[in-house]
Amino acid sequence: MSKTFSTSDVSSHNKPDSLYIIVDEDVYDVTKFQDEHPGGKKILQRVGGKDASKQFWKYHNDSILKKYQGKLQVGSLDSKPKAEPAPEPVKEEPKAQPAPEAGTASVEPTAAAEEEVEVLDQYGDMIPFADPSWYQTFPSPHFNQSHADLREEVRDWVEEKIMPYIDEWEEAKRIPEEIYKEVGQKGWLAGLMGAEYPRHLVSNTVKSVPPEKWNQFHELIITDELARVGSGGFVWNVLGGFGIGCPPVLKYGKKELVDRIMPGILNGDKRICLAITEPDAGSDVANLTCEAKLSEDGKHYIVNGEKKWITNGIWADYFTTAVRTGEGGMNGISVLLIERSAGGVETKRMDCQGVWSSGTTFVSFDDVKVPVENLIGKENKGFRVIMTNFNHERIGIIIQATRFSRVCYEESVKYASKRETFGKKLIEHPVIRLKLAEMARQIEATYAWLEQVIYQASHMDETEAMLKLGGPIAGLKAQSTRVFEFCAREASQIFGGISYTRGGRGAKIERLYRDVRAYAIPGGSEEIMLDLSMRQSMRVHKILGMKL
Ligand code: HEM
Repeated sequence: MSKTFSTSDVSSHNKPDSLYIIVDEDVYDVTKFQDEHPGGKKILQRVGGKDASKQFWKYHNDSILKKYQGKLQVGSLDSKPKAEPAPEPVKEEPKAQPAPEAGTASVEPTAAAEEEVEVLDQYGDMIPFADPSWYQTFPSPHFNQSHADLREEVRDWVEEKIMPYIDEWEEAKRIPEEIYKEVGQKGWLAGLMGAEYPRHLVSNTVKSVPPEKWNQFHELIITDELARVGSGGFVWNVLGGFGIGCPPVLKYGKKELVDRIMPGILNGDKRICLAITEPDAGSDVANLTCEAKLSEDGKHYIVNGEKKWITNGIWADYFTTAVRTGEGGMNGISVLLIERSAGGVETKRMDCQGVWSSGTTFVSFDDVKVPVENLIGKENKGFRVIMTNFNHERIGIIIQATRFSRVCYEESVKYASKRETFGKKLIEHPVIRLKLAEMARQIEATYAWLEQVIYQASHMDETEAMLKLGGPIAGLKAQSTRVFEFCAREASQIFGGISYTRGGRGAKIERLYRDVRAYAIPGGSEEIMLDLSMRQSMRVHKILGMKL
């Protein structure tokens, strides 16, 4: 692979029986590949022996190059600069600061401000608004070097292990099992509990952040960076069932149960999901009918009923399940941890519009025997367990939807900066810049509200957060999914036909467009969220002394 070629060496490989091309000063042997090239062999033969960088970047993204590099690259051009050995560390020169535009006020930061805020090195592609501003040298009170290190840890893994394969996995409607295991082994799953890092329950902790430094902004980074893949199916496959099914068990389960099952789940060996929604009870949780009756000897609950749209259900070993143990309405609901190994649990994959690789499932329980020790929280007090869990679940949805909006925006900026129409790059048309600006302003406003809510949640106990943040988080959930829907639509208009077909350059946009409803409906539909945001906030502010 390390062979060096001159351009005239390469130019002699210009026939179908020996076909080389150059992309970014690297040389690729596409002789065997030409027959399987999805864009056809003729197009490759036309650039045989030549520099095809411009044509390559017109039709592909960098994950394609990464995926095929190992297989097809045979060397590099002699003109390509050799990789330099790592330079000796040098004393940091102060960074050049952009000068203010004429006519704007420039305020020097005070000494106190300098002390409080750690400005981190720039990171990522530096496209404005395509990453949160703290990635791009803007100060933030919430993030420090440990967050930057975690960001790099997750992003490197995503770029190498996920991005190049995601289109195939989505079409196959599953993610290889070892990917989920890896997320557990890296200690990331254990960091997603909306609580202190459960060090005592895991064998490995996160490489870049010691457990005692863990906070909810680290949790934000894991979900945000995984969502850069641009696939709700992927994020839900690795975090979906776990992120909502596990916290109730950890927070309200009996110690023996937690000690027995939690290490296997957090280390990625076993899977768990949350089973609340039923064919007849979606957002209206208080009316669920799946029934659990105590056995005569008082040692077991016998569970019968159905659950629908259960993320990860087909692969789950454990089901954190809402059941009816008492009277109708919210005061007769309990939560049970149901183990598949008990028997009587049947799971069937459901075909859905979006999030294909997440394993949306129809679950039936037929006389399943559940030990009373598996009761999560108190009998008939499950509604509270479910409600406290909702804040955490919704924050997860908001993080994902907001990053998906950024992905739509980022892909659009990149595409619009390359594609030419009517003699100009797309981005040079004001009508396209207007679309990008509309996306960016909504993304940034949503992310700022998200940071605020995460900060507040991490400074309140669970009951205070349930009461005071229930309203704002519901409103923000609706905000984030509406922005996502808007960005998916606008990106699709910018990409045109190539985001209407599956695969290729528009793959992320086509997929995310299909995933929108999976964010706008579950976890509380937009309509219920907006109504709740007002009802709950009015109730809380009445207690806080609201004057009308
Ligand atoms: C290392 C060399 C190349 C590799 C590994 C490669 C790989 C691929 C792959 C995997 C696709 C499927 C679409 C996707 O998943 O994004 C594709 C599509 C395509 N490729 Fe290539 N390609 C190479 C070089 C080229 C070159 C040099 C050209 C143009 C001269 C080209 C033109 C196309 C076209 C037109 C499509 C169809 C795009 C669409 O459907 O929108 N490819 N290629």
